[in-house]
Amino acid sequence: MDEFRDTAGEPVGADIDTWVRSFTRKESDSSELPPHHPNCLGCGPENPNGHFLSVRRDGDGVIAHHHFDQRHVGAPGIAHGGAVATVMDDLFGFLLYSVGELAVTRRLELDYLTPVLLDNPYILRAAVRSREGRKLHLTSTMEDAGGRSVITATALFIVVEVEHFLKSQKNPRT
Ligand SMILES: CCCCCCCC/C=C\CCCCCCCC(=O)SCCNC(=O)CCNC(=O)[C@H](O)C(C)(C)COP(=O)(O)OP(=O)(O)OC[C@H]1O[C@@H](n2cnc3c(N)ncnc32)[C@H](O)[C@@H]1OP(=O)(O)O
Repeated sequence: MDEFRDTAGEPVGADIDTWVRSFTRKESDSSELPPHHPNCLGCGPENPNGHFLSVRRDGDGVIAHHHFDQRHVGAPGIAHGGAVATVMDDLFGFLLYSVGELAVTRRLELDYLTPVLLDNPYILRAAVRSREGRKLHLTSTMEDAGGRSVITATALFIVVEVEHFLKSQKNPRT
């Protein structure tokens, strides 16, 4: 394999390769699904600025119980819309353990139906609505403890090969 380097000129190819190849299709059970990466902004347990999203299988989809905190504030007492989008995007990323293939977000669309309040418990669910070739059409909801829908989201994920991530390392941002 070619040796890939990051923006600091350090070789990263082997790390990225190991990371991508660590993903395997997870069989259906209710156990917690593994984070995408220890430092993932959505679910990484080692990212102090992240959301620590914890996700389980739920039938054909996934489910998470989550609350936003002061780090995610937009207007006082209300979660920033971008923070909410981060969490919904990351939740979609957990469906890939069922799909069994690597994919990335091409389009993400949210309807903010009511404000998402800080320190309030929410239930998040996501599922694959349909697949056409490489296109995965995904859908999700966030409900409050009373079962009211506060967010609905849809996404288009595109299935990619391992090389997608390797190429990204080969062409660092300028
Ligand atoms: C065993 C496996 C288990 C897996 C387990 C977990 C795996 C975890 C994997 C990864 C961890 C990530 C952690 C998750 C976090 C949340 C997800 C993220 O944050 S992802 C980062 C943000 N997203 C990007 O960085 C993408 C940037 N975009 C791209 O790289 C390209 O645009 C890409 C690869 C998405 C597509 O590029 P093209 O050149 O390959 O494909 P083209 O031809 O442009 O589009 C493909 C098809 O989609 C349609 N399409 C494109 N946009 C569309 C749209 N808006 N609406 C409808 N169709 C659209 C097109 O018409 C085309 O369709 P036609 O093949 O011709 O039928």
